[in-house]
Amino acid sequence: MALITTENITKSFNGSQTVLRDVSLELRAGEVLALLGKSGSGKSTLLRTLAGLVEPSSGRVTYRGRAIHGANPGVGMVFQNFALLPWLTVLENVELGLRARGLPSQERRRRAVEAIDLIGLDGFENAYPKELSGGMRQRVGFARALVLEPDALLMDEPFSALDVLTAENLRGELMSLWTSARFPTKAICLVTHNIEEAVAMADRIVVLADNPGRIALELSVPLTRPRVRRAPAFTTIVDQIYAALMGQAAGAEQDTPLRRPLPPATVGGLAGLVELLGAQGGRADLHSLAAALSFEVDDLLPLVDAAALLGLAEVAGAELLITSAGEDWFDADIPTAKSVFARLATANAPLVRVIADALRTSRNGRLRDEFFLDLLRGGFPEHDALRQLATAVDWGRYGELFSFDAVARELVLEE
Ligand SMILES: Nc1ncnc2c1ncn2[C@@H]1O[C@H](COP(=O)(O)OP(=O)(O)OP(=O)(O)O)[C@@H](O)[C@H]1O
Repeated sequence: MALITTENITKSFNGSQTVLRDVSLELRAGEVLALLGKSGSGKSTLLRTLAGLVEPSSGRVTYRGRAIHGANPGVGMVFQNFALLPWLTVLENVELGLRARGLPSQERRRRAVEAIDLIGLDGFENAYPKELSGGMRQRVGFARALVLEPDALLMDEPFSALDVLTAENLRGELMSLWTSARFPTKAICLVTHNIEEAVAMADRIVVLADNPGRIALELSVPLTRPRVRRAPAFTTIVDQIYAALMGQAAGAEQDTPLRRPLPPATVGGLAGLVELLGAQGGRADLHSLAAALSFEVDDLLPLVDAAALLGLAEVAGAELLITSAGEDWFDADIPTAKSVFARLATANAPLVRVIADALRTSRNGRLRDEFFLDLLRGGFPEHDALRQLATAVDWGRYGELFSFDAVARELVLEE
């Protein structure tokens, strides 16, 4: 049974950039659903839409078949940064949601103590958040959501602020509670950028593509619990998702700075990646590459996307292969490497090409950064526009195509 649905929802903030386009999704009773995607693909926005905290620009959201306007009464939320009130004790933090529902104080206390026990915080009722470790704080976050006994538990990167061991421990405990009869909610929806976390926890994974956020892939995870990360069936699913996420980069068709944004990778990061690939004989499994670097997928993807966009490497399934251009760059002396990079960036990175062309046709080979930022603001929010320009300047400067005069705030053509 569908508990919460979104029907063809689209969302743009302030009428500008489209963050979600035509997303239809169901959260069903009995399932753990993971929303997976790169940073900025709209995962949090989609989750907040399910919670009724964000109103879609078009389309509708229903809870048990009824359209919702405003906060969804059937959900409890857990946030990445715990979102606890520091001046309240654990017990008071957990009771807070019940207070809003107008429950009598004895009933509030009974239910809060029960939720605190369930999540393993027994004995910490009177502690303040600052006295607790990160893992314990997030347990309070869980207790505060579960005490409401909501139909659905919505979690926005709940483990990503915790260290690796604490996160793994809490994930394991949450999943064993979920499979026990004691768990008070009927469904879980988890936002994550961590592929292994999604495969470890979810029954169904929806992968979002970015620019604008839309559903790129949906797959079910037919593995029994508890799940073993090293099992071949587990890694096969992880690899499948890696390949799908990488495929998105290769699929970008239109060649303009707004349609084909530059992945936020520095030349230094690219050189590191290509060097590592070279050292591994020119090909590497993305899954083990991420593991070898102790990277999360979010950290690795911009580098891989940038290497693929520039033509330094190719993604084939879940593998990254160095191209002959990548080898030329890697093997060359510095001046040759710079000119190889300049050629690749001009051919394959639309923003770099547009800047170089504009500077060539300008009166004195100089143009104010505001000129390019204005163009970029037509397609990106401020932060992303700045990041696009910074990436282009980094690439253009290394390739000796143009530089940036920070005093005059002008881009300057290199001769
Ligand atoms: N309230 C808002 N006002 C304007 N833009 C917003 C707002 N909330 C989100 N955005 C924009 O929407 C896009 C998607 O953001 P969202 O947080 O949903 O993505 P995400 O996939 O969860 O990313 P991350 O993993 O980095 O949190 C981003 O470009 C972000 O800048």
